[in-house]
Amino acid sequence: MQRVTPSTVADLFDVAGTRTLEQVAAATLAPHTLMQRAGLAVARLAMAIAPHARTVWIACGPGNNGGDGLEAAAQMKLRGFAPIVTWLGNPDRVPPDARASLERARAAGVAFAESPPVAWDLAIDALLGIGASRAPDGEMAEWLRRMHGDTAPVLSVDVPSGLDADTGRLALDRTPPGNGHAARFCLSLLTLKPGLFTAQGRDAAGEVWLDDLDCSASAATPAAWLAGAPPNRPRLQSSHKGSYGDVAVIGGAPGMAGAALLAASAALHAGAGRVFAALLDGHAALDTSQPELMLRDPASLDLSKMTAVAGCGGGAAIRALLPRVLSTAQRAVIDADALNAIALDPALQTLLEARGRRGLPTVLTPHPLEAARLLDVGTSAVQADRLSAAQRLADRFGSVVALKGSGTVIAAPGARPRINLTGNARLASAGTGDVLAGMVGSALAGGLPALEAAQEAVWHHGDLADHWPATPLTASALARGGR
Ligand SMILES: NC(=O)C1=CN([C@@H]2O[C@H](COP(=O)(O)OP(=O)(O)OC[C@H]3O[C@@H](n4cnc5c(N)ncnc54)[C@H](O)[C@@H]3O)[C@@H](O)[C@H]2O)[C@@H](O)CC1
Ligand SMILES: Nc1ncnc2c1ncn2[C@@H]1O[C@H](COP(=O)(O)OP(=O)(O)O)[C@@H](O)[C@H]1O
Ligand SMILES: [K+]
Repeated sequence: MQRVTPSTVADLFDVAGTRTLEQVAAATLAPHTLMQRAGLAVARLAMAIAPHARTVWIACGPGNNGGDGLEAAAQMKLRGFAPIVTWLGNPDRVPPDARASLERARAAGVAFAESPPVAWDLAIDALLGIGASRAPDGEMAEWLRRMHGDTAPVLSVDVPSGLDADTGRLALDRTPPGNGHAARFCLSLLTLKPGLFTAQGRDAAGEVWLDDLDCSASAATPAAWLAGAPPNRPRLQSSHKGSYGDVAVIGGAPGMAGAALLAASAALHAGAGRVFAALLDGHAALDTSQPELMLRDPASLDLSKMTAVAGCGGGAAIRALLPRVLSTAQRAVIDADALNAIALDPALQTLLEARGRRGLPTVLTPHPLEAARLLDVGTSAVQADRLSAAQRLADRFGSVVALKGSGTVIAAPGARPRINLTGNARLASAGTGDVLAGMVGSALAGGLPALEAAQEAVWHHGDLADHWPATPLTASALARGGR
């Protein structure tokens, strides 16, 4: 059993891939073996989470996810715990593996109840797994609300019930009205699923563990992966500022100079050799706290040897500069208003596509609304399947895409998408996206390929937030690397 952390490197399998692996494994094993392994793993993690639990409520659903819960109940009972099972199954329609576990739970003397206990020290959600076919309702929804509204920890078996394992979309009526005090754990079985790590998945799952049930994952193709921490990149003693490239931040229309200066500051502190701030507001004052930044007229820059970071605070004015950026920048990060301008203008879309065909490294850093505009869909459609939205954008524009938000998805043409696990809701504050754009620009300017540049910058950006001291997180301090 393995705990997943932001540094974990692991393949993610969607429901179809997981089903394939389950069938391949089951074909070589004695009947019910997988469920017995799954139930034992659940029991072990449950006992580790709440070693002194007096009451353990195990809510079991009608299928094999419920079977895992029944098996865990039997295992816990045999080890001196007192699980109380509420089971929504029908004895006439229970699948064979779950039936075997039902019988083992009964034989072990597990207590079955019609309704949840009045209080519990640990709740185990074994209601629905990867077989969920609709949103939980009725008694099942009510039980989920109760367990998530309580202060006792919740352990979800395989996936939190009602969470789409492929996309991280949570069925609406499962959202608990609770006070949010419950610590959440999820033991993913056989495989890790992408939905645990993006969209609403991270909140729903909490701390994720994997038990592969001693099965190989070689018979299926992963849908995505967790790329873990980037390597250390020590600087050569003989390097000089030219080794780390030039970044030109083009943005900061009147009233929005701050966004461009944040990106420029972030690029500087992330290690770019030289950083030029090409502000669209010709009257913006020099940032005297950052004398290393060089102010330039955007028109004066030769972008053919530079990394352009375009769009931060760009307003409508960025549009006029984009043809030059897209056609001439050696490397480019396209953010914020530059993305909005491209979404509105087919000619700019053509130029961006052409950049991709020419193999010029380009990273797009949309948040979900910007991605929705580029794809001409609503934000909810993007959030409903973040992996596919990021991949579609990457394929369409021949660019690397970092679709921001909880569980940032990084996609590139012809590559399997990655999900980044650093970062937290402290980043939900104005300007942190500008900082990310500057960090990506610095990584590109230092010579990393676009995919690595995006992934490493996203990782570091989130990692800074994860190790932030007990002071408010501001974008300007984030740009300075937390200093
Ligand atoms: N078969 C096995 O040996 C193994 C099964 N595993 C477990 O089995 C799970 C998959 O089992 P299933 O395919 O039976 O699927 P689930 O147990 O996830 O759910 C399917 C059952 O729930 C019903 N259902 C679906 N949505 C519902 C809703 N909203 N409200 C009420 N009922 C609903 C279905 O009609 C069906 O009876 C995995 O997630 C995992 O927990 C793992 O233990 C691996 C081994
Ligand atoms: N809840 C969250 N969990 C993890 N990262 C988050 C969360 N909310 C925001 N972020 C990150 O913060 C940054 C915000 O970017 P963006 O939406 O462009 O903000 P802004 O336009 O204010 O700079 C992105 O990197 C995003 O991934
Ligand atoms: K579950």
